[in-house]
Amino acid sequence: MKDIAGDGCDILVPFNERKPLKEIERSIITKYRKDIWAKFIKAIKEFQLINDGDRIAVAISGGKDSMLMAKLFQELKLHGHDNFSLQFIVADPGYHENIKGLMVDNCKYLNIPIKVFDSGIFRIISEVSKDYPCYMCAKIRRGALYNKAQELGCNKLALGHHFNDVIETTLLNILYTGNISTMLPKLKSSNFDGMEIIRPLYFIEEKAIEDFTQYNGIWPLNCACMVAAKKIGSKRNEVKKLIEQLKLTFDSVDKSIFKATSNVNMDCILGWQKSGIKYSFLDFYDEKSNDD
Ligand SMILES: Nc1ncnc2c1ncn2[C@@H]1O[C@H](COP(=O)(O)OP(=O)(O)OP(=O)(O)O)[C@@H](O)[C@H]1O
Repeated sequence: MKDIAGDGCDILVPFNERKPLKEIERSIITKYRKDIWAKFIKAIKEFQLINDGDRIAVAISGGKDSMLMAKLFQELKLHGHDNFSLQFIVADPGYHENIKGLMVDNCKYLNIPIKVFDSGIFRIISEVSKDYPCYMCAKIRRGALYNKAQELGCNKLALGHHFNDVIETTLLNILYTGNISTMLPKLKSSNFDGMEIIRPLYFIEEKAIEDFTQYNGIWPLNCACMVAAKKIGSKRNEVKKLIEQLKLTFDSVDKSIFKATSNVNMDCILGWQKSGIKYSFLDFYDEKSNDD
């Protein structure tokens, strides 16, 4: 248990002094209008992430992504269409006390009224597996978050995955799992009736979030555990580095990976699955002729 919680982690020390809350909030719709605010609004509109009367549970880890997401939702209520309600939930996995303290302080300063609940994830994961696989932790956490959201009467669970998480997932699936699939901007739960996941940071690049966090002098949680602290291996970290390397010679490689999953040419695919059923191009081979 202590192993996976680690001894705390390196804090992401900002170069700038922490700005007053009002300035931080204002920077979202001024300095970061193009790279953050407009992309948040684009995802909400394009993917129809919010409907009238939605009760949204915003999942907060205390990291830079989910804290920004909380502020974006609050700004949307102020400057946009106020047709939804918000709850901010934190699943305490068994955080090291220093980490938890930092998270609580940050949320207080940023006026994010969090509800922290004990999820016991580190204890469970230490019992079932010695190599702490991230996917297992994420799965247990997802269940705990859905449960809490439902208990609070919410119908949506907002997660802070961003553009880079999306392309890393796409590449991970190709390189390690041998399938082509990505992280979707919204998803209906198969286990929690009537619940949906939404990912409003879908178009926002991680470097914009890092810049926002640094500029405003926010000290986010850098990691929750040893895996996130990069003290033990993670395929996601490897793929992140690979994309960074590829970008050195082809600057738009990230945008191309992102675009590829909304631009699949079904006439040039060997096989695919839909709703659990497998198809082959041969199933449709005699239907029509195609030029090469
Ligand atoms: N302990 C937690 N409690 C509540 N929500 C969480 C927790 N851990 C993760 N999440 C949610 O899942 C999202 C993705 O989690 P992940 O561990 O990949 O974090 P991340 O990419 O480092 O993001 P962040 O900077 O928000 O921590 C987070 O942005 C957040 O919305």
